[in-house]
Amino acid sequence: MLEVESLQRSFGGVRVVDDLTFTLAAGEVVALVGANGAGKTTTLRCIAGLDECDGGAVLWDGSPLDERDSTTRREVCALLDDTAWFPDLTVAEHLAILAQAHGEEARVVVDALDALGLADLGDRMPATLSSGQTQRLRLAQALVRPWRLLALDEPEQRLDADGREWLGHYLRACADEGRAVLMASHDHTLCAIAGARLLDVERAHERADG
Ligand SMILES: Nc1ncnc2c1ncn2[C@@H]1O[C@H](COP(=O)(O)OP(=O)(O)OP(=O)(O)O)[C@@H](O)[C@H]1O
Repeated sequence: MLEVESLQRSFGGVRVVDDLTFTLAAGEVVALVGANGAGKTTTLRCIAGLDECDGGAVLWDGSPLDERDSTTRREVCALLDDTAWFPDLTVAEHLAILAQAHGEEARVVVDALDALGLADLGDRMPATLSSGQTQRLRLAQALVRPWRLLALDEPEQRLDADGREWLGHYLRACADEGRAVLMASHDHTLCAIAGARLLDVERAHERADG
């Protein structure tokens, strides 16, 4: 499904992603782990096409992943950066637009709000949400649109314990349906609940060197 081959990315001459190679198959959750600054976010951004890699390749179903391709945009859902919300659209309206753009029925919005504990907040403006509620809204985007690969950067951030537990089970259930999840995470409990295969981005390079 996803093949990452010898991915490299440097900033100012410092290589932060160093010959990273791994694959992600349908049914898998892979968690990129490692210390602060190890290169997890950079790796995700290069894979999602939000950042240019200096070398290597990212293949999606055997072809170079092109985030501009309409099929790829439908199949790959990357929730990496802090999302910018429209100031005059409600929580529910944001999700409805996304669902509509992907040809989904309106009821997926109600279901997503329910699942994320946001059912009473659909009429609120995103700017009025707490940080954890905002993170729940960010994650709700994955529930209202199709995807085969979901990329998440530390999705545990700002979630309470119930939210992290829900997320772990949700990711596991998605993988069990044959989808794939790639996330950066510092949360071992989340990784365990999601049944994630851990990939230490620094040691992956050491292993590759033998
Ligand atoms: N745009 C940039 N310009 C310069 N350096 C950058 C840039 N983006 C990231 N870096 C550097 O690259 C290194 C890897 O950063 P990255 O955000 O990928 O780490 P991370 O593993 O996700 O860390 P954390 O666990 O703290 O989120 C860091 O040293 C960071 O300062």
